[in-house]
Amino acid sequence: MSDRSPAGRRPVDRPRRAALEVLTAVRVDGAYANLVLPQVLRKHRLEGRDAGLATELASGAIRMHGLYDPIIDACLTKPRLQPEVRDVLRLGVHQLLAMRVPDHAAISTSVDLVRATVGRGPAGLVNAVLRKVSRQDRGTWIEQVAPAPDTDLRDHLAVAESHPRWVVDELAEALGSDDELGRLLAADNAPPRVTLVARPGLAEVAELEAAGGTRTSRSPYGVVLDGGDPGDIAAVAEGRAGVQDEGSQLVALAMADAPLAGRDERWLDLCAGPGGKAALLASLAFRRGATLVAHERQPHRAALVASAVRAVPPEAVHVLAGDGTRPAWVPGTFDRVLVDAPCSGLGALRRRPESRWRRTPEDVEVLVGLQQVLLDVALESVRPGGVVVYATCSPVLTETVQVVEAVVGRRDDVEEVDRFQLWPHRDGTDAMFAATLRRRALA
Ligand SMILES: C[S@@+](CC[C@H](N)C(=O)[O-])C[C@H]1O[C@@H](n2cnc3c(N)ncnc32)[C@H](O)[C@@H]1O
Repeated sequence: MSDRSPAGRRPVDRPRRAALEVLTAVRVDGAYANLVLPQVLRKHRLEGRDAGLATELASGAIRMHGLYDPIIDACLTKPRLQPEVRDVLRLGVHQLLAMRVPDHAAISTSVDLVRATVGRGPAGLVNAVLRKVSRQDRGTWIEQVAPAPDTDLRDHLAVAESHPRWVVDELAEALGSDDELGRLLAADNAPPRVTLVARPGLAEVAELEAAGGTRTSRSPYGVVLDGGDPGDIAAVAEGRAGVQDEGSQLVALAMADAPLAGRDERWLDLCAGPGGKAALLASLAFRRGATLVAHERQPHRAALVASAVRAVPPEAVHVLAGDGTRPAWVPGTFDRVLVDAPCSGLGALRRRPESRWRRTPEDVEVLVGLQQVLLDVALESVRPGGVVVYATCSPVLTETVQVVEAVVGRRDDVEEVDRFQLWPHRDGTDAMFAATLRRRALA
């Protein structure tokens, strides 16, 4: 499992080379790690344990560089460092402080890697820095490079748990206190286990359990996979089941199961791409004799929705590409509406290693305006007496309760009937928010 290094004598192993390619694509091309990883793994023909190693190296080094960079900087004698060399060092520090790689292996493979990819020049520096890092454990390094927790807990956690400080503040405000903040941020740094959904009427939960999984505690359709590639499971390959966080299943169920008086035939998923919730809703709609319109602004994401719902009988689901701020249907058309709004995604940091470093407070400001418009459109789209679920994969208050309160506050025909906020450290799910609103029936 190794390539000859052109500039050095020793071979470079392919998982580490692959991990470095992911870091480079994320840093230089603005790639998303979860999209580029499968391509790089295929290119290097990595499977099984080697694919797992490359994934852990790349994800861990990207996610944790808020801690690793101050450690690297504390070991430098000159402040300047080429970005390519820093990437190799981040991978090395992750192996030394977060993985069970022996020190000598972490150091020598990093030296080989920098020789093969950057050149011989920085090999000595990589060796010296990683030797210094290896002399202390992670806890001692955190004490050395992070502000003391009793001076400012949030400053401390921003470094120790590697989150931008503004994100720490937003998450703390959403939690309502700093008591659980450390546990939440640590949960953001643990890769989530793969959760499947058995789409009702198309697959049985028992079928997924038989593939090696355990039922989820809250969604009746969820199974946590013990290991392996979900694509190898027939029900997943055929679209009768899918990969879906339990929190997302609970959001879809909040929409499908909200008590409703009167007609219950027309359902709308206003922002459906890539289609995870739409597929669960469409299978439920089919069983109940209803029809789902799965609506999405971006045509290529609408195509992903069509693929996600491919196992649902076509009479139960229509995929529609369009802008939800300019609806193509008359007001009051639907009985149930889900608006799973475009959001900062700060509730799904476990899945997207680079996203905490990409998002800015300004992004949130821009999104809030769109979220309010989409919620208003959803409320206009539902008949009097119908229900709307507003959801985000963000717990940030300006995107969640404040959107709901702003929109409900300027209307006299809507009441909020339910609300929940899930958390990775409490619920084992992404930090999904959902509020169920009912449009008052006409007097
Ligand atoms: C959070 S994602 C939805 C996730 C989806 N419900 C699922 O479970 O797979 C938000 C989606 O809204 C779409 N979107 C953004 N602006 C929109 C608009 N004006 N109208 C409709 N969809 C929009 C985005 O392209 C994105 O696919």
